[in-house]
This record gives sequence, structure tokens and C-alpha cells, in this order.
Amino acid sequence: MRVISQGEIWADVLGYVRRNISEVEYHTWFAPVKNLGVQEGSLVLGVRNSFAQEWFRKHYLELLEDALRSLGAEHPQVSFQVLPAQQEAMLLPSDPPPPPPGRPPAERSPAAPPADNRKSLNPKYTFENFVVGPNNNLAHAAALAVAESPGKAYNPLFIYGDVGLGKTHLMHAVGHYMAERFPEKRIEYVSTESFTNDLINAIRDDKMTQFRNRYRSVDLLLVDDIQFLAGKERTQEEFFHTFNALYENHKQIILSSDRPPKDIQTLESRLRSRFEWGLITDIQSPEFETRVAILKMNAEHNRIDIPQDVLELIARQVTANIRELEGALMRVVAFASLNNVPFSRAVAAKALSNVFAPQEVKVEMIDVLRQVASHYNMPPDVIRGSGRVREVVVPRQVAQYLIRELTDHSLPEIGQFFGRDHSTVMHAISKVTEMLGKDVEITTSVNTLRRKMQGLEEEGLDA
Ligand SMILES: Nc1ncnc2c1ncn2[C@@H]1O[C@H](COP(=O)(O)OP(=O)(O)OP(=O)(O)O)[C@@H](O)[C@H]1O
Repeated sequence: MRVISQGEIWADVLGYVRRNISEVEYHTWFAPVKNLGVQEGSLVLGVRNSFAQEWFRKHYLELLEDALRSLGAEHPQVSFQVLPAQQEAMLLPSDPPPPPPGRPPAERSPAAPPADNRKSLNPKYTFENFVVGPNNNLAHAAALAVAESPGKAYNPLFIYGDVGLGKTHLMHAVGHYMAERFPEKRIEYVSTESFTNDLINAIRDDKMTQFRNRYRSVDLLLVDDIQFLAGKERTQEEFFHTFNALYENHKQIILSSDRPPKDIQTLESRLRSRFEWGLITDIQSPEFETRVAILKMNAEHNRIDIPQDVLELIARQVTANIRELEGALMRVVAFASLNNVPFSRAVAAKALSNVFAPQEVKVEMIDVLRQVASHYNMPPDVIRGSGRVREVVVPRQVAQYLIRELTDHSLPEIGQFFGRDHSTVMHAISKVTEMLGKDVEITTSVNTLRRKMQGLEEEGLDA
């Protein structure tokens, strides 16, 4: 693939973008972007992680295309690539990763596309990415058993549960598992809706033979939301025959539904009884620990460094639906990025307050420490550590001063938090008090930090 370096184009695109969005947005999202040149007519941009990639696709694709149009491109094309891990370091937007030292874009290509028999599967939905908890361990064990002995363990496997609890994920996981071990096997994932539409089209276009070949020649058939068969007589009829053909040939069938077969109204009894031939297993809502584990895995996958207490706050807020749980995490990440603040419980509560019932979150010592650390661009542990150079001592004193001002903690408690005694804290506070109004840097820092902390507490920021 020929790669043309197009530094000038990128500079012009950035100029255009900058004129059309706010400075905060520009610095948050566009400053860390790497121009990877133009490849086959498409401007390729390197972004820090898959979250940023998704964000760009959703929010800035049109703007970028407009920018290219303004430069004369008739059919502007923009694509995004996630930069290799060591360059991502999403952490905080105020702390962008160092620029990549001129590696050729070819090396940054994402992993090779999945094998063809996985084309109907979501690459994210694997067993490795599935957090097992008391709510889903039976369904998980059954899925694993089926993956190991397709057509033999339980056929069909029927998984039911409320929306967004991982039914589709588990089905796809079986597909991936099988595809890896048996690359020649045919795997088909389909929603009941698509199955119905395919059938309608096949009837209309007189292509029933192709339709039957497609669904009856697979080794693994995954059908989502089978409750939608209810009331569709012709589809039930066709599905009945598909089911029989596969079953008789010992091909594995996995079905998902929002309710058990016996509760699906207007389902032909011959289908209902077939759905009950194998194993019926359910997935319940995850409990707190599982929700935290899911959030943690998600954050790690997206290489987002987010403290445990913040994840716990999110997990307390969203209890029933894992899709919403993931959405809440992304909302918090976007909110913190756009407002250029470090992750804290107060930030998370604010980010979620528009969607969920607001949670009362008091500012804690750790929140102030993180905020100060982010402001001075150094790790919180260094500020709490034993370093005595001015670069560390000033942030430490500022942190102690602000904690005293913004929280209800006593001097000994603050001392303990910093591994020091209360007289050291008292000294720090009087030192900062003395410098306020005299030392420009300290005064500005204290005021900025105070405003940020109070802004989050009282006025709120809009995502
Ligand atoms: N145990 C889990 N571990 C990790 N991620 C999970 C888990 N369960 C669900 N998820 C994630 O939650 C999201 C929703 O899951 P999924 O789409 O499988 O739900 P579903 O039960 O099929 O919902 P629906 O009924 O709406 O089709 C997905 O992004 C999935 O990866």
C-alpha cells in the first residue's frame, strides 16, 4: 500500500476543525491525534484507544469530511486506527502520550480480520471477555460445555434473561471458541428478526432453496431473541424444519430469549417442546462485585486508568443492565475528558446525574489529592511520598491546605493520609496561607483547583 505523507493537508484540516469547535474540545480530542497520512484516498488518523475511535466516528467524522471538502476533496474519506498500546496512555487528556517516533503506518494496522466463519460474530464477545459471577455461572458453564462438545452436550442450549445481561455475548463466545478450534465449521448467528426478514425475502424472490441451504448447512446456529417467533406462523413453520434438519445431523443450536419457552405465548407446542429438549438456563442481573469486575475489565480493555472507588460508584448507580453499565462508564470517561478533570467520585456522580438519580458525593481527601496531582502533572503517590524538593513540597502543601478547606477532616486525619503528623499539616496550611496573594503561581493554583472542586460540587459542568 502506498503511503503519501500529507502534513500540509493535516495542518489545514486541523485549522478548519479548530475554527469550528471549542478550544476545550480541540485540545481534548484533536491535539493527541496522529496523522498517519493518506492511504488509498482515505485520511488515516491514529487515536489513543478504541473509545476515542468510537467517539471520533460518532462526533467528528462529518466535521473532518467537511474539512476535507473545504480543501477540495470530492469524496472525502477519513478512517481511524488505534495506536499501539505504549503510545495510547489515555489516562488523562491533559497528559497526552508522546508522539510516535515516525513508525510507518503499516505497522499500526489493526490485527488481521477474523476468519470468515466468524463474520457474523462480534469480536469483543469472547469467553475471555466474559466476567463470570453468581448471576451467570450456570449459563456460562453450559455455554462452555456446548463449545467443547458441540451437538453433544446440550442441544439446543436455551439461554434466557432480561435485556442487556450477556445472552448474545455468550452465544458469540461459543461461536468464537468453535471457530478457533474448527476453522472449517460453518457458524451462523442471526436474530429472529433477520431470520424472519430473510424468509420473507426468500419467499418474495423465489429463493427458498438458497434460504434452506444457508440455514440447514451450518454446524452451529445461534438465534437471538427467539421470543419474536411468537405469532409468526410461517416463520415458526420454517424454523421448525430448520431446527429438525440441524438437530438430526447433530448440529448445535443455541437460542436466546427474554423468557423461558413455556412463557412464550402463541408458540407452536411442537417448537416449545423442542426448545425444552436440551438445557434451559438463565442469566440474572449481576450483583455489585460482578458489576465492578465488568467495569474494570472494560476500562482495562480501553486502556483507561480509572480508580476503583470511581468504578464502584458507577456500579452502585447502574444495577440492572450491563449495556447501560458500560454506557455509564463511557459517559464518565467522556465527561472527565471534555472537562479536563481527573476521575473522581464527584466527577462520576456529576457525569451520571443527568441520566440517573443524582448521588450525594462529598469531596474526599483522595479526590483533592488526585485533582492536585493532575494539576501539577505528577502521580498522587509522589505527592504523598517523602520527596523534599520544592516541586513536590509545594503541591503537597497545596493539597493539604485544600483538603482542610474542602473536607471535614481533622488535622490528624489529614496527617495520617499523608503519612505525617498533624503539626506538619498545620505548618503546610500556614505556609500556603502566607503565600496566598504573594506568590502568583501558588495563588493561581489554589484558586484554579478550588474552583474546579467547587464547580463539580455546586454549579456542575455539562458534558
Ligand atoms: N458477564 C459479562 N462480562 C462482560 N461483559 C458483559 C457480560 N455480560 C454482558 N456483557 C456486555 O454487556 C453488553 C450487553 O450484552 P448482550 O448484548 O450480550 O446482552 P443481551 O442479554 O443479549 O441483551 P438483549 O436482550 O438486549 O439482546 C455487551 O456489551 C456485553 O459484552
